[in-house]
Formats: sequence, C-alpha cells, structure tokens
Amino acid sequence: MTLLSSLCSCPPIPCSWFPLTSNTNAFSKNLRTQIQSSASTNIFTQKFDTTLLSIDESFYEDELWAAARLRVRSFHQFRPDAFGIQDHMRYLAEREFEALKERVSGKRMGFRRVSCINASLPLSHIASLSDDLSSSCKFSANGEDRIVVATLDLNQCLNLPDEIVGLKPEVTGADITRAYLSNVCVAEELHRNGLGYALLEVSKLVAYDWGITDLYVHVAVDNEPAKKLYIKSGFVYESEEPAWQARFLDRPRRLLLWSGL
Ligand SMILES: CC(=O)SCCNC(=O)CCNC(=O)[C@H](O)C(C)(C)COP(=O)(O)OP(=O)(O)OC[C@H]1O[C@@H](n2cnc3c(N)ncnc32)[C@H](O)[C@@H]1OP(=O)(O)O
Repeated sequence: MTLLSSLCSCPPIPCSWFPLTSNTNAFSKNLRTQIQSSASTNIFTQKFDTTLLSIDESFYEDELWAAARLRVRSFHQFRPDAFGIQDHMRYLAEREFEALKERVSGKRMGFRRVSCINASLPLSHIASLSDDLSSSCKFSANGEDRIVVATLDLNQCLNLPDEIVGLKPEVTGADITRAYLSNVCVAEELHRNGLGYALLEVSKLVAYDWGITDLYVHVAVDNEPAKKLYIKSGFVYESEEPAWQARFLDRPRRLLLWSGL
C-alpha cells in the first residue's frame, strides 16, 4: 500500500523481470505466478513477463552486458568531457560483465547460487527519456529491443568478500539459508518511481523460493536513499563495519542490515 501511494503521481512502469541464474531449475513452478501477482497488486498495472533463464545460452549475455553497463553508470561518477571516458567506461563494464557471468554461472568459489535480477522496459518506452540510457543499457529479447532499468544480484553464500558477515541463521550444517543482495541500482532517469521497492520485493520472492531464511544487505553509512529504501522494505540494523576496516579498504563505512523471510 505504501508503494501505491508513493506512485500516485507517477505513471505506472510496465517492466519485465528476468532472474538470470546458473540453474534453470533454480526457481519453483509457483515463482512466476507469485512475482506476477505481487507486481500487479502492488505496483504495476500491466502483467510482468518473468523468464527463468540459463546463462549457458549466449543469447542472454546481451542482457548481462546491459546490466553491467547500468551498474557502471550507477556506481561511478564521470565528467562527460573527461579524456578517454568512453574507453574507461567500456573497461569497467567489461570487468563487471566477466565477474557477473562468473558469479551467475556458478563458478565463483564460496557461492552456492547467484541470480542477477533485472527489470527491463521496451526501448520505445525509454527512447524519448534518455538517449544515453537507451544506447548503453539496450539488449534484444525475442526480436524486441529492451532496456535494463534496474538490476541487483542475489547471492546465496555465507559471506561476501571484504564485507561484514551476517550472524543469522547460525550455521549448523551444509545448508546455506543466508543470502546477500548486492549491486542494487535503478537507472537515474527513473529514480523515485518505486522500482527500487519492486526490485527488492521480487528478490525476496526469489530468495524465499530458494529456501533463504535470512536476507542481508550492506549499505554505506552516507547513502541516505539506499538506507531509506532498505529500512522501508523491512530491513533492520544488525551491525556495522569498524572504522579502521573502512579506512583500510579506502571506502565509506558500511552498515549491515537484515531481513527475515
Ligand atoms: C547493497 C547495495 O548495492 S547498496 C547500493 C545502493 N545503490 C545505489 O546507491 C545506486 C544509486 N542509487 C539508486 O540506484 C537508487 O537511488 C536506489 C536503488 C537506492 C533507490 O531506487 P528508487 O527506484 O529511486 O527507489 P524507490 O523509488 O523505490 O524509493 C523507495 C524509497 O527509497 C527512499 N529514497 C529513494 N531515493 C531517495 C532519495 N533520493 N532521497 C531520499 N529517499 C530516497 C524513499 O524512502 C523511497 O520511498 P518513498 O518514496 O515512499 O519515500
């Protein structure tokens, strides 16, 4: 309901959601229905199209590229007139793409399963909004040009490298029912339209479907928009990075937020 009220002044965004994962059997039969009904009741007027994809097919690499480019756009600040900026952005996107492909294909040590969850819109919905977004985050699916407008990773693992470790649930056996969200971002042109909320909601459904009981997210102490988004989405404070560690890693200090599923 909060979602509906936050969107009253904005046109509904009819997105599609594409969880990309290493294992096409990673999602239960009910998941598609759950995502569709949660989306249509809470946020969007049109039905979602949810596709459960295998990364083995090179076809989907196009969408991972688009997600990688959206992440570079969202997590780095560039001066458009800086020398060599296009080359630098391409280099960062290539690095993110290779790392993302490795994670979702299940090759990364210590990760039980990783899914890249994207929201996308048809190119025709975005073209008039931003040339840069249209050209940098475009991919083709079933003969249609689409734009990745929001993305994140859902990581089923005990901990993420260089990050504070969640304490729940206590690990008693081989089962990992803990997961972390990472690389959460929404295209700047579409901020404050409820896409962040929707992305977290879909991620919770996928995590629940995997049997995750405890979902975590790390957020920089000075990232007010993201902190508010997580807290309004039901995450609560669990712990924080010591100042010395943040200094050592040369980055803003992180908070660790938890949500039970
Ligand atoms: C684990 C990690 O990855 S942490 C990194 C998080 N990502 C980033 O910092 C990347 C850059 N930022 C973004 O991509 C976006 O700003 C996000 C993902 C944080 C939010 O996405 P949006 O689609 O704009 O969020 P959405 O519209 O769903 O808003 C949800 C709530 O977040 C909060 N919020 C979002 N943006 C802002 C803002 N600029 N200022 C204050 N609060 C904000 C609000 O509380 C909002 O709810 P309300 O509108 O009911 O008050």
